[in-house]
Amino acid sequence: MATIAFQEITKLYPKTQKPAVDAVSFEVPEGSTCVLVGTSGSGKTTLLRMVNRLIEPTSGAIIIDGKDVLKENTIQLRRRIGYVIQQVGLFPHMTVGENVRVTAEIAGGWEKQRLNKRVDELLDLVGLPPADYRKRFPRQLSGGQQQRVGLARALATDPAILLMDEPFGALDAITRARMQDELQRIQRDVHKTILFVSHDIDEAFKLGDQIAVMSEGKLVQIGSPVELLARPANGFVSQLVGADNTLRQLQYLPVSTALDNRPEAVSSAHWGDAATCSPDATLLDAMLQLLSTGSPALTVTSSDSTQPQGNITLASINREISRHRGQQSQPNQPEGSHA
Ligand SMILES: Nc1ncnc2c1ncn2[C@@H]1O[C@H](COP(=O)(O)OP(=O)(O)OP(=O)(O)O)[C@@H](O)[C@H]1O
Repeated sequence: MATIAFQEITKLYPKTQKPAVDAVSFEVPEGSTCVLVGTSGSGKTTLLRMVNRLIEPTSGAIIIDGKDVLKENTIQLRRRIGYVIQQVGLFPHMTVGENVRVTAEIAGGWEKQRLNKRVDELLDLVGLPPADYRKRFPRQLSGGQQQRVGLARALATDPAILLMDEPFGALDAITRARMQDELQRIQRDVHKTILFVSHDIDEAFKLGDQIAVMSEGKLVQIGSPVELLARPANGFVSQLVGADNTLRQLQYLPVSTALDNRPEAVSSAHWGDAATCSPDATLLDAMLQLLSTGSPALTVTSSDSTQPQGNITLASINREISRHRGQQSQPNQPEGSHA
């Protein structure tokens, strides 16, 4: 596993006036997923490709587990970093097995027998049963299946880091959602440090432990999906993450944001367990529980405490959502930003 630390990283392309990435600093903690979002041309791909040095930074540093990537041998560096892009780029004349094997071989150290087993393990991991898929050619696969092979190949060297640039961008909505689920499942097993570029804010919310918002080469805000939704740094972030999107607020904001602690708040004591919920429940969970049980309120209590944190009611949920709507109607655009 590995932490990626960007320190004042900057890229000024030759013959351009303005840096594509401008003194960006943040950290992706090991084993976590950070999704880069932002307007087109905001520098996401440039930032990503500086990690494996497909693009050389102009200044600043990228530190992986204490080592500056600029001081590393690029071949060794790229073995430690898997890279998945939208155009999967499988070798068309090689079978699926050979495509994965060729990358596993680069990692070295595998005996032939072990190498074949490793290829099968990787195909299994990405949901392509080897008996069915090992001998197929890329043209005999759907777009989603090709993307799975791309992921197997990126994982073949067992890298600590995965860079993923719009990997599911070319897939239809249903296949895309399935691939996102698969990535989450795989990540629960492999715990890679993932830097992921996306244009799709729902994808960012689903996959990101952190979301980094970029605009015109600068990092505007980084935080968890809930932090961005609850406290967008400015009108640009608010608009980009859809902080005024009621369904998204209900889906992601925890009940702790909408507690009603007034003494006159409705007591739900006589509703028993049906009227309790955990502080991690979302506003949507709470709303559905309130509607399905008919209880006037839910008592929010964590599992390790008998002391209630407060009550939640349909009215307190509504107040929280209206408060966000109020904030959103007073946008505060950063200078020079565009949505
Ligand atoms: N090789 C290059 N030479 C000069 N300028 C470049 C080069 N590659 C990218 N740029 C510029 O750098 C800026 C950032 O580009 P980049 O591809 O990193 O943005 P992005 O956020 O990934 O965009 P998109 O979402 O459209 O893929 C853009 O203004 C782009 O025109």
